[in-house]
Amino acid sequence: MISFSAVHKRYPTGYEALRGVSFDIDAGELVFITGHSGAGKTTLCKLAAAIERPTSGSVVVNGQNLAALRKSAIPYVRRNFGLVFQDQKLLFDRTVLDNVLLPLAIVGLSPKEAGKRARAALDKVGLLEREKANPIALSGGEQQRLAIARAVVNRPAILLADEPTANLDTDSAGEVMELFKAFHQVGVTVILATHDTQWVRHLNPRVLWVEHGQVRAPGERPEGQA
Ligand SMILES: Nc1ncnc2c1ncn2[C@@H]1O[C@H](COP(=O)(O)OP(=O)(O)OP(=O)(O)O)[C@@H](O)[C@H]1O
Repeated sequence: MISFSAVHKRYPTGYEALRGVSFDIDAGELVFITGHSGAGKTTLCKLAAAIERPTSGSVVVNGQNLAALRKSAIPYVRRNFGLVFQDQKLLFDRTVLDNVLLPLAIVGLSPKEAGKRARAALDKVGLLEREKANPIALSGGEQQRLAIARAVVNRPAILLADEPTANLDTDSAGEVMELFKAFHQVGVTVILATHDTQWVRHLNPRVLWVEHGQVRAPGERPEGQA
């Protein structure tokens, strides 16, 4: 489903954030991308979702090589993904429901069908009763669950989240992790970049450990590092 092969990413500053990364993720997997700050986790997520392009090597998603993709084809590749990224802010001048309706506007559903789908997504994340609220009135954990509802409302095959539990207390982080687990259990491919290795034992994901721009093979991770 996702295949990185000898991927290098050098930013315009000259910094090489990924240095020869190769791995495959199959449909239906639950994968944690972990590693220290600055290791390259976010860069890896951005390459998978065609937000950044590799400097060399190939990134293949559902049979399409993103490195060779025309710009005009990128929105179609993105439809495979529900993204929960820190720079994708909620709209605080709209209601909770409006935030989830927004991604549906581009797929041309009738208002009735869109409303039904958006409410179903809010129900899944436990926020249906808050549909008329302004997101500013939600707790940090609820805001993150709203971001997840917005990410899944188009029923993506892949849910890709970058540090989804950053800034959350343990209880809220647990609720968010439970949601990812639930989406994985219904067949969604779930990929999380996270420092939060305490959830590894709980969710039992496959772990890709990123270190200095390289993915370590299982067992290569130095003991005691998180
Ligand atoms: N747009 C950019 N231009 C230049 N350098 C960048 C850019 N984005 C990231 N980097 C650098 O690439 C390296 C990897 O960054 P990345 O954000 O992928 O790491 P990370 O593992 O996600 O870190 P964190 O856990 O702190 O978010 C860092 O040294 C970072 O400063």
